[in-house]
Amino acid sequence: MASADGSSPLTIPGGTRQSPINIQWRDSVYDPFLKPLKISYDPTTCLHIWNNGYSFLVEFDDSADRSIIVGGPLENQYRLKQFHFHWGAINEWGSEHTVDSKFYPAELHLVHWNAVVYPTFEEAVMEGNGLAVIGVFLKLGAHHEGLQMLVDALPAIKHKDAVIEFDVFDPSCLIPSCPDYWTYAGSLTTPPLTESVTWIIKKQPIEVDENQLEAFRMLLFTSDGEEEKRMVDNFRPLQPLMNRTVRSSFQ
Ligand SMILES: NS(=O)(=O)c1ccc2o/c(=N\O)[nH]c2c1
Ligand SMILES: [Zn+2]
Repeated sequence: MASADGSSPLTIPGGTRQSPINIQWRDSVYDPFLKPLKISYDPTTCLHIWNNGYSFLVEFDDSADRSIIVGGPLENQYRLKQFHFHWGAINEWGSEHTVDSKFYPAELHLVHWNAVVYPTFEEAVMEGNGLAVIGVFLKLGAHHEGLQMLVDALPAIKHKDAVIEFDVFDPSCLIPSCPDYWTYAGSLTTPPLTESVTWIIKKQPIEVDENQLEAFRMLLFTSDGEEEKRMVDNFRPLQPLMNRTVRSSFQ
């Protein structure tokens, strides 16, 4: 649906740092001052897994600095709040970011907020340095043991607003061992689309198998009792790079 000026409602009027973007490898600039990203998650901060009608997310207790990231391009430490995924109806597409215009079948987002500077996540969402999201590409390949724990929970949250308790989970198992990443200043990729995200996109994908991707695709956008709509293609279209440089932590 386009508005009078032909823009789609999913563009922020006046937006200059929207996400996702295509990462053109050869245009990224190596920054030797980028530090390694330090990730310290406490698996017992895991609370529940739920279907929010757009994706499925695993939420964490972010009332203290127990699951945090620090370093990389970040000035402060950021607290883990939730992680979720974006995926396609088929393996040819599904990720939000692309690398040299290549889509991956899915993309993981680990969402953190700057609790050093802002009192709540809601306030951090509105600020340029409020959020830090780690993006991890999923590619078709070997079975992923750590992901299987999430996949086993999906039938119980098939419908929008379904939630189940999820006691212990360490999301570090979903992050590739290779330290290399790209980073750029961007936005949320779903409403409110605010330009508050320092994106940290891992260069190395994780491998998952076909059954695991199919499990994502059996989730529903719709609530129990409504006409079923499969939860697929929940990724935002690519946004213009405009006046931004993507930096790499590697040469
Ligand atoms: N998809 S995304 O950019 O990682 C992302 C992360 C956290 C978010 O919170 C949101 N509303 O409160 N949208 C949203 C998108
Ligand atoms: Zn996301």
